[in-house]
Amino acid sequence: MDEKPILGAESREENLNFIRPINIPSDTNINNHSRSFTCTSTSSSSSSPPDFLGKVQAAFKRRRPLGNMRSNNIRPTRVLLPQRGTSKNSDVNVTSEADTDKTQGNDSYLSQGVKDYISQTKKIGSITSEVQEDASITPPPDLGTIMSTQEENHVSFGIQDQPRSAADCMNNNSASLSLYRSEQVHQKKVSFASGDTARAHVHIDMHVFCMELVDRCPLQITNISCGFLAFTEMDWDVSNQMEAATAVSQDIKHISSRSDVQVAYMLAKGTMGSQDQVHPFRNFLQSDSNYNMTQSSVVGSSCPTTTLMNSASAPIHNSTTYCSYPHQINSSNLNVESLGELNMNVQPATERDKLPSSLGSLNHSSGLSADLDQLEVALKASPSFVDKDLDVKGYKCSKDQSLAIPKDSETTKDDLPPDNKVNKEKACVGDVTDVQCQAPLSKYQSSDVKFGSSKPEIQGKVAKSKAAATTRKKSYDPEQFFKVNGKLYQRLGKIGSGGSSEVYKVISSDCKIYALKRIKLKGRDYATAYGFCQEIGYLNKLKGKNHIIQLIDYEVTDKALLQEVTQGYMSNKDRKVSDDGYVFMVLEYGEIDLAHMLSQKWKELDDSSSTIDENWLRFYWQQILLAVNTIHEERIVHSDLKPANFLLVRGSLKLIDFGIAKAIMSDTTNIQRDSQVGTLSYMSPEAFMCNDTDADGNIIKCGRSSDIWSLGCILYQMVYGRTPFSEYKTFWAKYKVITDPNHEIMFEPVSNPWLLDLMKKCLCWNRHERWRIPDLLVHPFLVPPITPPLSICQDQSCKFLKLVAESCTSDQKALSLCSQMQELLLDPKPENGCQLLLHQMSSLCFQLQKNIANSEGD
Ligand SMILES: Nc1ncnc2c1ncn2[C@@H]1O[C@H](COP(=O)(O)OP(=O)(O)OP(=O)(O)O)[C@@H](O)[C@H]1O
Repeated sequence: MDEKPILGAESREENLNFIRPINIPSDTNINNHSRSFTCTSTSSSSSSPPDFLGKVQAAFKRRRPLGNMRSNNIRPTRVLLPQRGTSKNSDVNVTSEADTDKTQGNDSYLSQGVKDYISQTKKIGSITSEVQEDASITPPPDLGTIMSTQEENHVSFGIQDQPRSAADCMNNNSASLSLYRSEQVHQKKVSFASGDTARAHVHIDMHVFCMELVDRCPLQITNISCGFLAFTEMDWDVSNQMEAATAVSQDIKHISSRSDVQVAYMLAKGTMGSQDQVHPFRNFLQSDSNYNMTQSSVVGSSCPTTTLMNSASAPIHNSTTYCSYPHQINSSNLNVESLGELNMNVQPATERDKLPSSLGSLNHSSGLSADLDQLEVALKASPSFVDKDLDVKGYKCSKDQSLAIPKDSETTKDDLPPDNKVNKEKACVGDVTDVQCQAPLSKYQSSDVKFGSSKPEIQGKVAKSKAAATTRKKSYDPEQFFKVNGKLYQRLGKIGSGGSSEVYKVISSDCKIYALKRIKLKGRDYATAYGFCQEIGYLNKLKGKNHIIQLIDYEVTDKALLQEVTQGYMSNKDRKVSDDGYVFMVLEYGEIDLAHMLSQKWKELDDSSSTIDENWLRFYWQQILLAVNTIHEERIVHSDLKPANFLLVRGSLKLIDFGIAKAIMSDTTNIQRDSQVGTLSYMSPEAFMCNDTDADGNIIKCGRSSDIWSLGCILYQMVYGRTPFSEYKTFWAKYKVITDPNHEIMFEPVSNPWLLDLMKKCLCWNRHERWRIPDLLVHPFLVPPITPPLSICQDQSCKFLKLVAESCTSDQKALSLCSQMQELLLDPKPENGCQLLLHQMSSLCFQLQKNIANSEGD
């Protein structure tokens, strides 16, 4: 529907991932979802999450001393966690029933519902039975660790340097979940502390944490919640604890107030699966706040290396899970050249996908949505994931991959604890300066290793790996976020694209929705790039104007170019923009454009076989005129007016896309163009013939009147549902007919003659005859002449008849006619023979006129 400007823009894309209402698909078995985020058991009686949440919340509400519930209530929950010695031989750490029972003594503060829940979970077959043989995967020894590796976009099974209490964590504003498992410091083996009760308790811990979070960070909650909604609605899989926790903490509130199954679904949805986006999102949400996440435990002191459990080249949407593994870094096998082999460990896609999501679930076991079934599946699928002794032999370290300490993160080498430094240095053997070991994922994965990879394959993998490493080195995922002047905007979907630009729907850290236009400048010379940047200038000039889309922020990444744009002149036209040159424009977001509105309107009209509503037409036509009037008053010619460039923002149409707009020099009314520009169907004859000479030898120029022609085409399309030259399909056919002064545009009849007149006033071939906007704004179609009400007409007519009757008092016939006329005026009825009466009256008047003339002559 949307036609592109001939300069190469493409039409609006329909792939926008609008935030969807959170509907539970009809075919969705909520119980299944529930299963995924409760400690599912074969027992059907387990509490559904909303139930459970309600109970937990109720429990905590009841137990919570006013003002300060945390210190009393959080701590007991921690002891419920599997206690593991920090001994070196703690390979297997399974929470025993005895442990569980012991801990239950501390459950006194829990409601019966929670206890029920816990007891139900006991019945669940422990997945650890499969795990115990080798070792067990430790759920994040310190969830703070997991969260604090935010710049990595990974969930790291790191180990916290310093045990931290919940209070410490909170006081540090780390908001981390390091209230868990601080006792696991120095844990060397990857072990999975499990036991269903433990899991259940971890759930409970999570809720407590959530409540804690709500209490401690009340100001953050709105944002976090909003962000989380965005998360879930964007199909984000939130599996990280922090996000889950914060979101859950808020959503617990929602649940309590709304008892809304959808919320539960949202939570389930939001807390399953991929974790990659989570870290950046936390940063993102907090980027504008003072709520700084402490980057405390990127790598634990005793666990200098973060071992990549998943391929670095895994798709962004897959979680990449790190597992702290101290001794691996000491492997002498650091072989940068064999980087390609890193990816030999990549699991087959399905398995790879399973693993992270399971790990997500694993982490969720500490959160609301532990998906133990999923975990179990994953563990089965990747048995060696739980290898107690992940063999690093044969696995190589990437030169480019960081030691889970992104360069541009706030954590510098100097910030690291001494152990970290040491270990990092250890890692930097030879010319390897920034090393991350990739550990074998699993035996399963190992079996997939193709040792005979060809060189191109390896190179490809190296490139991918490098790209992934680059991504990780940024503190945000560039696939998911845009950074404009240091502010992060999370991508929600693509709205449209042009020849060189792409427009995305984004959400800012303060949860506002914007459109972000990204213009790629790579490879362009400065002259062209400068042209692109001019749109910024126009939008700046039009700031605060009602009918113009507002520019919120912008960034030109090529600073030399920006300087030239700012200065307003170009010193070096031939210079090429740097490779990563972009223009970012953060714009007010428009809900729908006029093109889409029109197509919807016409669909409705076609369905109902009615005609366009004139008032609808008037309203939007006036808005269009006001928008264009604004720029014309600012001496700007848009040159690409078309329905797609008018966006509906909070009920008003606003003009966008000043990409080819031109300023009118102060000494002229026209603009100078190097080439034809615009979108064919809306281009004026002079735009087609721009810079040609006319019959008088004058150079044909464009000006405001060219925009008026375009407006005429838009109005025509609003009235008839198609543009005036739509039947001419090719460029040349259009060119021929539009530039022909003798071509007559077809106007089908319309009920309001003023409407016809209006279209003709805009579509005059001769640009000098076209009306200007101030005139169009008062055209009778928009401002219809006022006809006096019938009563006034009747009054006047009666007075007139009285005068006539007085003039012919001696003529009985005339007097009778006057009285009949008066009756007709007061009660007009066609069956009263009004035609005949009118005729007789007209004759009488004629006769009276003659008499008057005669008497005057006498
Ligand atoms: N602020 C915005 N809010 C919502 N959507 C927008 C916004 N800006 C642009 N778009 C959408 O993106 C599309 C392309 O944007 P824009 O017109 O600015 O880019 P372009 O590259 O000049 O494309 P073209 O010239 O083909 O229209 C628009 O048609 C519109 O649908």
